[in-house]
Amino acid sequence: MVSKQKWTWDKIVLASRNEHKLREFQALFKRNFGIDVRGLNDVDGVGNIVEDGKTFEENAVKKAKSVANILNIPVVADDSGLTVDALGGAPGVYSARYAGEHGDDAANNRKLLHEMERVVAEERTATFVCALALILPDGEEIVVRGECPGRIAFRPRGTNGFGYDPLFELEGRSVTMAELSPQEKDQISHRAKAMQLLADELRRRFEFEGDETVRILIVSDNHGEEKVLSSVIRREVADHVIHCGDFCTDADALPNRERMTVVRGNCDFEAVKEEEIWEGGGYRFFVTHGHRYGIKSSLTSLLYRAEEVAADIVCFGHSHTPYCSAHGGCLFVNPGSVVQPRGYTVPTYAVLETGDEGGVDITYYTPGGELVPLGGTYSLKAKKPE
Ligand SMILES: O=c1nc[nH]c2c1ncn2[C@H]1C[C@H](O)[C@@H](COP(=O)(O)OP(=O)(O)OP(=O)(O)O)O1
Ligand SMILES: [Mg+2]
Repeated sequence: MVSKQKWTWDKIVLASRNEHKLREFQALFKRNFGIDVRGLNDVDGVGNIVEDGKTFEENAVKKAKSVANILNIPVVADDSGLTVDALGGAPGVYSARYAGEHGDDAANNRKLLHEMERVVAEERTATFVCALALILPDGEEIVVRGECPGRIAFRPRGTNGFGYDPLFELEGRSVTMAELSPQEKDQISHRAKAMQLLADELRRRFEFEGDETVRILIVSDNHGEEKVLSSVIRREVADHVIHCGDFCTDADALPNRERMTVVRGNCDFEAVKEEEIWEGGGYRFFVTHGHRYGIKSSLTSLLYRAEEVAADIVCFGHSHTPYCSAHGGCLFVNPGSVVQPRGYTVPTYAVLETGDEGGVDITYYTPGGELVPLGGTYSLKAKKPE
């Protein structure tokens, strides 16, 4: 791995006076990095910043730079808004002052409803956009954008959130953004998506405190669905990926190949080994698809094999059924299939994190990133013989 720069700041500044945004960022940065976020109300000497950019990105960079110029810590800025298809993208970068006065949410919502009066349901599609710009003290810039699709409701509903939230119905759902709990908004909003991209980029460049833990993504049985595999790998930004076979694409086309241990499944015909041993995070992983051990009827053969190769953790697939259990101090993990679940309701993958004191955490997710109530914490080192 390329050696990364250490992240040395325990707080950053959000170049914004919008307390709603600040609260959302505080939650998002705490969750991702354990870093505090201060708003402009805690910083002296920043005047009014004129948002005259033509794009969200331009405005975000401008806001971040005006504050970064006077501070020696990282500064992030958010420029966001609503684009409505039936209105040719309006209010867009003018979202905050749509009805004239800056930041009058009620007036903005009234005007939006008025402009949409004659627009039928099918044509009320809209997108929330959030551009984030982060400026580091050495002047480096990171700019990302997150979007959230939806449609404009016929009347406001819900009291959470801010801005246009009460008029924004989520795509494929019957609730408005203002009807979500803050926690749920922080999972799916345009801001959350932009934040995720920013976090990914920061993790690529920096090593964060507490990052000594090793994160391993375990996936299996994507059966030719390259895009699902790539998107899961992209989101997890793991230190290593273990693929338990039945990828069913060219082996050359496997993403992240330089940090992946992959084995051949019964549906694969590529020049990839049927079993692999990989050592990482202080553990010895045995990776196999599982069909040769008859895992659909019993784990007995695989248990013997695990002992033979002195594995701490066995990763296998084949059955498409998620499974996670320790046997004799060895952990057996089947991440399930990321595309076709069997014996379980949703497609899944697993993330393994090594913790303190010799424990590992296994967490299951759907390919869309939602938590699945499987897995748990297992202490392996304690049970391991000398
Ligand atoms: O999650 C959101 N839910 C609902 N509405 C939202 C959201 N995110 C942005 N919006 C709307 C509010 C405002 O009308 C405009 C942001 O304008 P924008 O200039 O970026 O923010 P702002 O002036 O309130 O604060 P500041 O520039 O100091 O960060 O888009
Ligand atoms: Mg503004």
